[in-house]
Amino acid sequence: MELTEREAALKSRARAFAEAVVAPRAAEIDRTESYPWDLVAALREAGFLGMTIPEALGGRAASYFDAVLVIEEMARHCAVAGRICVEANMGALGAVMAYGTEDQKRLAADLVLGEGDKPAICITEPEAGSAATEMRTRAERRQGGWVINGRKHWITGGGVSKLHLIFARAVENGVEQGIGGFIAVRRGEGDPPGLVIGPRQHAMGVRGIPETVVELRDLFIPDTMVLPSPGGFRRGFGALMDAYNAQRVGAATVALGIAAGALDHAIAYARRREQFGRPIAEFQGIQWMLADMAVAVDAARAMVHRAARSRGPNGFPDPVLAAKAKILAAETAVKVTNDALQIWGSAGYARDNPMERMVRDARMFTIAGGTAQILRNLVASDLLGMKLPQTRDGWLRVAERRAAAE
Ligand SMILES: CC(C)(COP(=O)(O)OP(=O)(O)OC[C@H]1O[C@@H](n2cnc3c(N)ncnc32)[C@H](O)[C@@H]1OP(=O)(O)O)[C@@H](O)C(=O)NCCC(=O)NCCSC(=O)CCS(=O)O
Ligand SMILES: Cc1cc2nc3c(=O)[nH]c(=O)nc-3n(C[C@H](O)[C@H](O)[C@H](O)COP(=O)(O)OP(=O)(O)OC[C@H]3O[C@@H](n4cnc5c(N)ncnc54)[C@H](O)[C@@H]3O)c2cc1C
Repeated sequence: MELTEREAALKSRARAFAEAVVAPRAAEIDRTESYPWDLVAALREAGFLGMTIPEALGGRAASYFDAVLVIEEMARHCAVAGRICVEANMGALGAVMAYGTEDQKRLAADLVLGEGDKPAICITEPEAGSAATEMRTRAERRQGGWVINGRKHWITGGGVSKLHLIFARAVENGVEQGIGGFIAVRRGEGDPPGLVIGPRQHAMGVRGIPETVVELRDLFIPDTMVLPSPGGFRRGFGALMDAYNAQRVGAATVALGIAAGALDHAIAYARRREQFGRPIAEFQGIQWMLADMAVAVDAARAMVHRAARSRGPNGFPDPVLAAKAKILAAETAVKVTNDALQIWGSAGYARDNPMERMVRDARMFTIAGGTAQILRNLVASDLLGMKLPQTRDGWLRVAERRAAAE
């Protein structure tokens, strides 16, 4: 897909920034496992955080496609920088920009554009991963707001993010209303009371962003901080997932960037490494590996671009295209980074080599943001034109509903 002149200019500005500012920091961020506040400041200064925020709120009104162009360039060198750009342009931020009140949008815009915040999206729980709709976190109606109790885990940015979009079951007078999004802004330990950052979950890759448990202990959310998604709580989860499709495209782009970066390293090494008195690039076994890697990366990029440019029924990227893009990009990243490491031989296996980091970084994308299996369910459901319930009694309930309708 051709880029317009403006898009090509944005991509090359992002590339120059990534080469000069991001690449030199990547290894150190991984080694120290610490959140790169210096990079956050530089990314914010360069206008790459909050670029999708409307101009009226201080952003650039950039499209998700624009964001994708930037994210790939960052992730080519550093997956952490790529993921920060995803969460500061998509995910929770996208949901607030689409559904939020004017005050909520202003708050989110000020946090991201002014403070370089990377919002956190709090969906997953220890007993509700793929089966996210089985979450147990409850928001109980109280005077003037809601009180949330529950435990989330694997929350990206736990302890560094300020804005938290918390998914919880809304319960009023003991009756469940559906799943909603509740906004909390963390200013530090104990602020607000009840938003407790739990233990860090030490991860295999993308180590510069903390993944943590987030405990919600009688966290009070005023009515003004409930995200008023269309359809109310009854359609709350679906509406939040509509917005979440953008983050799936973002995650696919980080995977794509890692794969593209690994391919660059593999080509460079194949040209300079000599064995048997000749560059290893002269061996057909290596040439065909490189060719297959390039085919896979180009295919993933085409799919990611198609998804990023798409518009589903509710204005966000199309759910099926987002799922297809993430499946392909994530699996491509796993394969291509491993093949790139293979081309580097023992040097690639060394810890002070970027290949080892890229293999680890690539691994998360078939898991986080909807596993490759769950996303295949979504694609299959679309192909077959059937809802595909995954619970044991799911088909029975479908049959009962059909019988009742006849
Ligand atoms: C959706 C699932 C949780 C399966 O659960 P259910 O079988 O109970 O749900 P469904 O009936 O299929 O869906 C409920 C509701 O949501 C709508 N929906 C579902 N998926 C989408 C979508 N992609 N886009 C738009 N709408 C969607 C569906 O139509 C229903 O709507 P109505 O109620 O009928 O109106 C499960 O399939 C699933 O997706 N699990 C993965 C959970 C997940 O992605 N978690 C991500 C956590 S955040 C994260 O990992 C961040 C990492 S990174 O930075 O990316
Ligand atoms: C690095 C990282 C960052 C993350 N960041 C966040 C975040 O910021 N916010 C957040 O809310 N969550 C986050 N998550 C959590 C992530 O969304 C979940 O890990 C993911 O949804 C899968 O849930 P699970 O790990 O509990 O796996 P499970 O759901 O327990 O799945 C285990 C295995 O069973 C398979 N499986 C499950 N159900 C089915 C089915 N119906 N059909 C076929 N196979 C199935 C899965 O594909 C998987 O292979 C993150 C995870 C990681 C690893």
